[in-house]
Amino acid sequence: MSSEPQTPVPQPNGTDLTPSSSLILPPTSEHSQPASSRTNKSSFGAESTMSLLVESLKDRMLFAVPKKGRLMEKTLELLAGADVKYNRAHRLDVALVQNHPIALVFLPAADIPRFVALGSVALGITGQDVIAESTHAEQITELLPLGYGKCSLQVQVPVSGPYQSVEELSGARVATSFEVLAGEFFSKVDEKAGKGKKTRVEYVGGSVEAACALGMADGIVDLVESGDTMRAAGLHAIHTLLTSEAVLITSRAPHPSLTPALAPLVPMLKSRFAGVLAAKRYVYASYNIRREQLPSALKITPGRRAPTVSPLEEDGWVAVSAMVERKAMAKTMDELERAGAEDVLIFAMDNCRVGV
Ligand SMILES: Nc1ncnc2c1ncn2[C@@H]1O[C@H](COP(=O)(O)OP(=O)(O)OP(=O)(O)O)[C@@H](O)[C@H]1O
Ligand SMILES: O=P(O)(O)OC[C@H]1O[C@H](OP(=O)(O)OP(=O)(O)O)[C@H](O)[C@@H]1O
Repeated sequence: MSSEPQTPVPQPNGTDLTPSSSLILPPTSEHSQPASSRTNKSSFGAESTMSLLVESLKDRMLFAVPKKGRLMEKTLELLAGADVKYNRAHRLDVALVQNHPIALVFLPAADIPRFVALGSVALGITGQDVIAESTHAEQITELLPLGYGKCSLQVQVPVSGPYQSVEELSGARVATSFEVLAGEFFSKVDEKAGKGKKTRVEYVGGSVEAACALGMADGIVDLVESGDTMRAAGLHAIHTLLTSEAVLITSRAPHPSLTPALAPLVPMLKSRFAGVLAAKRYVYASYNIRREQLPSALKITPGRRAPTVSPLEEDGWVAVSAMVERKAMAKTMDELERAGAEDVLIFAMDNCRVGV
């Protein structure tokens, strides 16, 4: 038996089964059995763990989330904000959600479009870039942009190299992890450039920026967010193929596991996620102002739909409350002050519900 810590495996009814007592160990004590028999019992235990897990997935909606990389941490924060509670057993890529009939499936972001498109899972979170690269984009519906994992897929070349446009790069060597998108893009560039040469697009799994310095490529196609990696490698961008962010996705075809009992989970999660995101994006502003100054103040705080205006006990004064973008908070307060607002208060929101 493994010496790793034994994490309780949550069960559909909310109780936890501890692997040592209920899943891994055979019914009788391991120490009373001969060694050969102990080995058999252990593998029996592993099989029974797996079959129990498979059994417990039957009445659950499967939801794929990134298991590593740039999208993982923010996705886990989003799940926590939406009160999706789960225990993930060590090294297990499936976790049963304790408070909803959902099972989370932890997968590499690049594999999620395929799992969603082919109906292996009902919902997923991944980047728009890997959806486009997967060639399953047409089978996928984007339910909600999630505002994180923002980046651009760009053609990059050495700053002082001989190729400074995509037309000049046509016919040369390009390294990328996005060989489908880069291949499609350079086919069109090659056709337009009319040199009768085909750009050689070669797959590299990671650290793509090193390819030019190593003499493997004349240019690359890779993701850029801050641009730090690109600049550190002495590269600059000469073209943007696409911009991307993380999105909640489902398959265009109705998913067989989404029974009438499970189907409402999709709008519920979408609405919860939108609320978590809006609470991060907006703050709640409240202020008092003379009624005659109200029109100019309302231009500053129009609210998401419309501001709330209520009369104050003092004649000629009103109280206004409205959601304001967090990033514009300080500027908005300055402008309100100039417009005659008093008692300007800003409240952060823990959570909220907004129309999506
Ligand atoms: N620098 C970045 N800033 C923001 N988002 C990014 C950045 N790099 C990648 N992403 C987004 O995160 C997704 C996952 O990228 P990441 O390289 O972290 O994946 P990974 O699963 O660890 O894959 P790999 O093992 O191939 O690196 C990308 O498809 C993209 O949507
Ligand atoms: O513009 P920046 O903010 O510097 O981000 C860009 C880098 O981020 C991604 O790689 P990541 O660090 O995820 O690792 P990888 O190279 O192994 O894919 C991407 O492939 C770039 O290398």
